[in-house]
Parts: sequence; C-alpha cells; structure tokens
Amino acid sequence: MLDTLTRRLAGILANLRKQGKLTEDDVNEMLREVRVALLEADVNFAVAKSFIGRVREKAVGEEVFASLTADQTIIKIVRDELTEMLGTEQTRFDFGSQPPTVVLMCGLQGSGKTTTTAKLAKWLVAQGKKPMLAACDVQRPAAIKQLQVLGEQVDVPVFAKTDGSSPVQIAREALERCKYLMRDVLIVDTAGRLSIDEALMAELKQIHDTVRPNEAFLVLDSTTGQEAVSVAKAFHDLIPITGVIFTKLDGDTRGGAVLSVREATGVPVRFTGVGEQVDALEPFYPDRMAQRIIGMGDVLGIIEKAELAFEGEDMTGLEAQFKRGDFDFNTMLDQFRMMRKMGPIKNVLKMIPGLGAQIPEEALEAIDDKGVNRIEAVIFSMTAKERSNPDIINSSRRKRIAAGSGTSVEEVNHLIRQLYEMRRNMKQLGKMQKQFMKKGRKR
Ligand SMILES: Nc1nc2c(ncn2[C@@H]2O[C@H](COP(=O)(O)OP(=O)(O)OP(=O)(O)O)[C@@H](O)[C@H]2O)c(=O)[nH]1
Repeated sequence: MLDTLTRRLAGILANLRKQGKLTEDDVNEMLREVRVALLEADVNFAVAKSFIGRVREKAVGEEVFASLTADQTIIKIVRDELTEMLGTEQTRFDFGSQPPTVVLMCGLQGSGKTTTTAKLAKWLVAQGKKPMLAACDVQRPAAIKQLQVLGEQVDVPVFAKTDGSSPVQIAREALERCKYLMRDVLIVDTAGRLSIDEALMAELKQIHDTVRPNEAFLVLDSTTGQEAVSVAKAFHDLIPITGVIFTKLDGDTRGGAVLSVREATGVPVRFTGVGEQVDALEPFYPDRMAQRIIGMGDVLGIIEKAELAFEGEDMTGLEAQFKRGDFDFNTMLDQFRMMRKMGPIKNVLKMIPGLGAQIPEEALEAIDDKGVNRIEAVIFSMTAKERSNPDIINSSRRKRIAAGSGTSVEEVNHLIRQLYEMRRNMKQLGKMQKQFMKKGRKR
C-alpha cells in the first residue's frame, strides 16, 4: 500500500538526516524531490503544491536552518503537514443519538461497494453492534444475491425485495423492519452507477432524503487515481458525503487519490479496503498513515492488528518491548507466531519502523511463510542462552546452528544482523518519538 511513495519519501528524508546542518538551499532541494515524489504517486497537483508551500513556510518560520536538529524538525513538519492533509484526526463514527444508526453506501459500479458493505457490517459487529443490510440495488438482480451471500458470510440479516418495489420504497421498509427487529445499524447498499448518471443520481438523492443517514459513505476504487477525486466531488455536490472508503489499496496503487481527496473535497477518508475477504477493512488514521508514508512505520497499527488477532490476551508486554526495542530471538519467535495470526507476514513487516521502506520490494515479495519457517529453524537450533543473549553467538556456534538447522552460515549471520538492526530501528524511533513529544509540548 503506497509502497513506492513510502520508499521515495523515506529515502529523501534519510538523506536529509545524513547531512547535518541544513541550509535553505538543502531544504528547497529536498522539497523539490518531495514534490516530484508526490506527483509521481498521482497526488493532485494543487494539493501537492500547497503542501510544499506550507512545509517551506513552516521551516522558515521555525528558523530551522543551521540548527543542529534541523533534520528532525523538518521531518516533523513534513509528518505534521501530511497528517493535516489527510484530515488531522480520525473522524469518529457518528452513531447518532438514538438507534438505529443509518449508513448509506454509494459509489460507481465495480468500486467494491457491495463487498465493502459486508466488510463494514463485520466491523460493526466487532464494535458490539447489531447491523442489518438493505439491498436497494435493483438495477442488477445479481447484486441482491451477492449481498445476501455476503450477509450470510458475516452473519448479518439482509432485507431484500424482488417484487418490483422501488429502491426508495425498499429503503423505507428496511428502516421500519430494522426498528421492529431492534437492530441498531442499517446499512443501505445502493445501485452502482456506471458513471455519474442523472436518473440514478436523482434516485440516490431520494433514498438519502428518505432514510436521512447518519453516515453517507462513498466507496472509491483507489486504483482509478485522480478520477476517484472527480467522482468524489460529483457525489458530494449531490448529497453530503460524510466519508470516503478507498478499496483495493492492497493492489498496485500509487495512492495519490487517497492522499488528495480530503484536501480536494473536504471529505475525510474513513476506511480502506485492503483485500477481497470480508475482514480486509481498516479504519483510517491520518496520523498513522502520515507516519507510515515517511518510513516511520506504524507501531500502533501493528499492535491493533495483534489485538484483533489475540482478543483478550494482554498485549502490554509486546507494546513495551516495541518501545524499548529490547527483544531477543525468543521475542522474535513469539512475534512470528503472532504475525502468522495477523495476516500475510510481508504486510506486517512493512509496518515495522524503518524496515518497510528498507527491504527491497522483491525481497518483501519473497518473504513468505516458508521463509519464516527457515528463520524459525535457525532459532530452534540455538540454545536457550544463545536465544536470549545473541552476543555470545561466535563463529563456531554459528557453524553449529547452520548445520543443525540445515541452513548456511551466511543465513545465520544475516538473521543475527537483522535482529541488531531491528533493535536499533526501534530505539531510534523511540528516541524520535520522545523528542517529537517534547517539542510538541513546548508549543
Ligand atoms: N483486492 C481487492 N479487491 C476488492 C476490494 N474491495 C472489493 N474488491 C473486489 O472488487 C470487485 C468488485 O466488488 P463489488 O463489491 O462487487 O463492487 P460493487 O461496487 O458493489 O459493484 P456493483 O454492485 O456493480 O455496483 C470484487 O471482485 C471484489 O472482490 C479490496 O479492498 N481489495
């Protein structure tokens, strides 16, 4: 997800760190590179321009040039401005003052609207809600069946009618049924538009005015780039959209639309779809996304994934370990066990601070569960002492471990280096976060 941009920005900012004192020219050069990276990622031109302008202005205002911590201040400014561009704070779900909460789903055909409706229902169930779905897409008979199948998958009832009732009528009846059954959220799936078709748009407005939703979500396909931003403008002109859900962020996407939509339309991104399965939906946090894009990883995101995978288990130990950066091979084994539960390992690795942007893309692709089995074999061939204190693993021990695990000494060396590297990255991140917090408090 946004891998190319992350790699580029992390590289540019890492160069900045190496330079020591910075002149205004250094910063201008860096900003030029950032601008190119944003445009290459398909960020809207006006959005990129105003972003760069704001960063430059702040850098001048904070008199960073020639100061010893100029690099860190600039990175903080870039991070803060990216967060601002993405919407500053996570927008909370508006459940309204009394149930049922009504959520209207709209979008172009094929954007992933129906799948996302089911994903959202599953997410709401995890929040302790009792949702119900309304199938108002009568344009495409298969859409009703699709929603029913998905509803069954996530164990949520679906209200549907095939007697020629109009979508507005179905929506109205669904709301009544929802109240009667005391379900607390109604999610209304509407017909997908092929393009901004007037008749269908009028119908959408009518449904909107009938059910008066607390949340009106527009589902956008992130692979369509800036086109998605134009679609958002058109929908938002017609009905007040309260949030955008970008789908297919797991695919090969440059991500520019995700970065520009809030600033271009005022509508925040609320969720992202990261796969075809019904649980592949992630709430959107502007600050975490910004941190991730500049290569600082997403520790909170990892912890959240872990919490979901390990419902009820105490995760404070893991959080503290991440923060202190003091893990050994035992914790690495633990983490592999956890990562397996958290989804494809390469996705989790990408969220580790400093690591995601460093591992070449091909290498990440090659990291599959088989690769992890090999690493585990190496660790299993270590003694308990070696696992908890890798400093004692000298060359004869390395040979023994390689022979015992059926791997090579190079592989063992590589793994030991990786452990030290991860420790270093974690510590660095911990320090940077502390400094950022201190600076933030001073203001
Ligand atoms: N990879 C990936 N595929 C997705 C995601 N969300 C949806 N899809 C796929 O996109 C395709 C279209 O999804 P639908 O939910 O049928 O699209 P729709 O917008 O409801 O289409 P209409 O009902 O025609 O309006 C399906 O094959 C989905 O599996 C996602 O986040 N990632």
